[in-house]
Amino acid sequence: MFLIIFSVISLVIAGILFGISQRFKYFSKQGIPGPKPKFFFGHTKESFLGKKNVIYEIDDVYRYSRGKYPFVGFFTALKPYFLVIDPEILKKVLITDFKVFRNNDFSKMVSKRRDPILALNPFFMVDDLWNEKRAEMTPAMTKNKLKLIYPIAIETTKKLIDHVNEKLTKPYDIKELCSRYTCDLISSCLFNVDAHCLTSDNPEIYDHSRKVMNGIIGAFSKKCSSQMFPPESAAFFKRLTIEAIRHRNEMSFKPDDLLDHIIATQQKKSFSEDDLMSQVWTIFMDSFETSGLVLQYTLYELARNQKAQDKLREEINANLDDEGEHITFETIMELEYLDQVFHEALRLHPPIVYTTRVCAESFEIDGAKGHKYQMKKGDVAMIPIYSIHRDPDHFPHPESFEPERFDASNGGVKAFTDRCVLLPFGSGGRICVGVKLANVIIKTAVVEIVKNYRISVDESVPYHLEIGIKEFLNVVTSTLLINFQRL
Ligand code: HEM
Repeated sequence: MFLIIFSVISLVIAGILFGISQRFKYFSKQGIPGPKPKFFFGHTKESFLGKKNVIYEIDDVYRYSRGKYPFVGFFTALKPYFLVIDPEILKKVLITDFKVFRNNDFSKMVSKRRDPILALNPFFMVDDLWNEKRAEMTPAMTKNKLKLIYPIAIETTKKLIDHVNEKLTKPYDIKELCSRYTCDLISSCLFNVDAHCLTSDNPEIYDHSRKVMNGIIGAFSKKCSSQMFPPESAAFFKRLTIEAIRHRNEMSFKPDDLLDHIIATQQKKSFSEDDLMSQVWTIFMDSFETSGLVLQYTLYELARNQKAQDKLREEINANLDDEGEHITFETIMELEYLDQVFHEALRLHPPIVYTTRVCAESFEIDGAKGHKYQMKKGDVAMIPIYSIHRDPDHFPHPESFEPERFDASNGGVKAFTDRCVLLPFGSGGRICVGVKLANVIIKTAVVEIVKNYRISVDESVPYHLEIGIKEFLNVVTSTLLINFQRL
């Protein structure tokens, strides 16, 4: 009996080991190049063992392969990815052959049953339902609606300045500062309330937002579909939304803003409660964390690079309105150097470090030396945004902060996004819905801070920043302490 059990167990184990070894031949069997994967771990042993963030292992393989291959085979544990390196292939996957590659593979991370609200965020959706949700959201981002956000952003920056003024005596953690600012601003726009993130120590909205973000980060780092949205936070945001809508319906003058768009879509499409909450929460969540991070890194880079800070201050001061106080919405969106600074910070610190696209049908892909390969239905292309942004072939001296690289004489920012080497917002049919909103949120705060303070990095902050081991977004381990000197 013992011998039978032992033989069965041995056979099962041998079968599993054989299955794993076959799995790792997925690319080599097709002659697709790439560094040899380690048994069981693939190319992500260190992140699997909790020693570093997965992006550094993706980056190692990217560096090994760049200049040699247009794409390589890459395994995160047992899952195979086509790691794309050549911008021409990126362009095909993201833009020209979008029909074949319209889905990403993040949808599997969210359970519709456990997180119905998150599952309706276009980022986590696929196929026609994704198309429908995205089409509902896009009209919320028109120039007129964004223009209405600008005065709210200016009001919020006043609170930001008051908040900083109280803390002038010692260096300040800008991560906290920036996410409190974005939380306050978006709460005013969506819920028509003062969230008191910049005026109170423990504001309720901020606490619930952090709880949800921690749930999402936790689920992504464990790479499993666990519940992300704590029920008490879901209930809190539902109450807030219902109250905002009730209040708006009572108003005689209804501004053509984000909330108005959400109410109009709800009425037109007879939204369920989950649909309504998902619209609100998509805008809230996608703005809150990513924009907070980019604002933080833009300020950090300006604090490290005094010449760039001076040059930006000169541009700002030269474009103030007649009262010498603010810059108009139209002007702020056209400030060239501000835009270069913004994109250079996004290049060095993209909040989303990679994205993916799932191949929907057999697709021919060009390899090195004229070889052609076939991607199959279900194969996944990985777009390593972080690595592309630090590739010296695309960006000379990639580690240094040089906004001038986006100067009009080099074709401006557009030349780099067109070549698919600058992808902080992704590209093609799935490009970030909130690009313009992010511009308003971040640029307004950068202008007010640079106008009012000289900022410098505290000497306790290390020069090299490390993304946290378990982070899904680009969140570094160091506390970014900044000195603010009133001008
Ligand atoms: C600086 C801030 C932001 C950055 C860097 C950023 C970046 C990105 C990236 C890289 C993607 C994936 C694109 C792809 O796979 O090609 C994305 C998707 C998305 N973003 Fe943003 N984002 C930002 C702010 C926002 C804001 C403010 C909103 C608010 C509406 C937003 C809403 C979305 C949505 C809905 C998607 C999913 C698009 C789709 O799959 O169709 N983002 N974002």
